[in-house]
Formats: sequence, C-alpha cells, structure tokens
Amino acid sequence: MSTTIQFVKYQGTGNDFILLDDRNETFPVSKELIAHLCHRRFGIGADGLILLKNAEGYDFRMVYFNADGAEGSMCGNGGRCTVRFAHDLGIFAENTRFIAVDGAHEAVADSEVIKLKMSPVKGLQKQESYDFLNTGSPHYVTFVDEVAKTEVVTLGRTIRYGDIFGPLGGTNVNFVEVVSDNHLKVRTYERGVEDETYSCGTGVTACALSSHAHFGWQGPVTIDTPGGSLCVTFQEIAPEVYDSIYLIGPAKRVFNGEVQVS
Ligand SMILES: N[C@@H](CCC[C@H](N)C(=O)O)C(=O)O
Repeated sequence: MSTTIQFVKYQGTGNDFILLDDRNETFPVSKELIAHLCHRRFGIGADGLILLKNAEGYDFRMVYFNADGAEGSMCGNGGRCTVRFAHDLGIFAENTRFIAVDGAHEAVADSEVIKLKMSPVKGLQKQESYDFLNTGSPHYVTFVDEVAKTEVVTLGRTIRYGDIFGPLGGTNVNFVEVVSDNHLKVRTYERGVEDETYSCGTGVTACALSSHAHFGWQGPVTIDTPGGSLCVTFQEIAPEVYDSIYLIGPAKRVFNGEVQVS
C-alpha cells in the first residue's frame, strides 16, 4: 500500500532540505526511505531531511537526517530552514526557542534572514595543519591559498575516512581562504552527504571561530560559500571558549509538494 507524504523544500545558502511537519508523529522513519527521498535522481533531492515535532517546553523539536538517511548531528543551515518553516506554519511570530540534538536554540526570523543561536563551543584543537572543533557537528578546518583550486571532494573524503577521523565516526571538512580581515571564502565536504555541499552552517561557524583563534578576529565574520554569504558573530568568554554564537543568513521556501511512498 502506498502513502502520500506532504513536504516543503527549503534552502539556506544552497544547503537544501526536505521539511516535514511531523507534529502528529506519522512519518515512518527509516534510513532507506529518507535516503530515497533525498536522492537527486530517484527522489525529491536534498542534502538532508528534517522533521518538525512537538516538544514540551519549546516551540518545536528539530530532528535532522543526512542525505544518507542516518540521523545527523546539528545542522546550522537546516536549523535556519526549520525556523523559517516553523514561522511559515504560524508556530511563532518573531522569536523562537526550540530543541535540537545538541540542546536548546534561540532564533529570530526577521524578513528573509534567520538569526540562529548556536551551542557554546569549547575544546578547539589546534594542530599543525588544521583545527578540529565541534560546533554541534564535528569540523576539520584547514586554511588554503585558493579554495577555488582545492580538490574539495577528493581531499575531504580522504580526511573524513582517514586514520584520524574515520574511526571516530568521521568529520566534516572545511577549506578556508582568507579574503581580508573578518572575511572568508569556505568550501565544505559534508559527512552524511559524502560530497561538497553549497554551504554548511556549523562549518562556517567553525571557520569563524578558527579564524579568531588564529588571527584574533572579533567578528562579525562574513563567509562566502558557493551558495551565498553568511555572517557569524561570537564572544570569547575564556581562552578559546565561545558563547553567544550566532549564524545569520537567508533561509527560503523553494516549493511545496507531495510524494508517494510504498
Ligand atoms: N549542513 C549542515 C551540517 C550537517 C551535519 C553534518 N552533515 C554531519 O552530520 O556531520 C550545517 O549546515 O551545519
């Protein structure tokens, strides 16, 4: 027997998601089904799928799955798109508080721009050729001369599955070029999509904090990704411990649809 599923497609700087209103808990979660829906040839096509659920004490809960169908860690752009979705559903007017896999988040929906408060970050590990930090998702950050000439997929995949991060569940991998003070260009290989995406919200957040650790930038940091520009603000509350981190940028509805699943 086949079922019809109503969905809405959103994108935040080109990181695209299938959003489902699952407040009635009817979506039949399965890795195969989610991977199928995210497939760009056989399904709707997306970098991930997000369920918006009820959550006591919050406006809603965000449950994020990567395109491979597995539940992911925090997704910054997905968080911004979920806030836009909740706003479109009439769940809140301007300010919201919701819960995700990494804890509580606050956000503001102001015209097309969503300002999302990220979880505090501590434990930025500076290595000789890269930094590693967790901004809700794990991120490897490395500075390069020209991101346009970087083999993002080949190098990203090697690092994600390599001896250091492979056994730890892998990592997202960001290649960063300094444009000028407080201005970066970033390209990201995303774990769970297993490809370069147009933008990664937790990734650009990691790159902004990494730039603070290397160059003492205070922000706001503007980050150009292949899908558009984002802004990150933050405060360092102790050496290399960050709070009041905000990821700011557009999140847009692309289309509504329905899909048959058997
Ligand atoms: N696109 C996301 C990152 C999603 C998490 C990641 N793929 C993982 O599970 O490691 C973002 O915008 O932060």
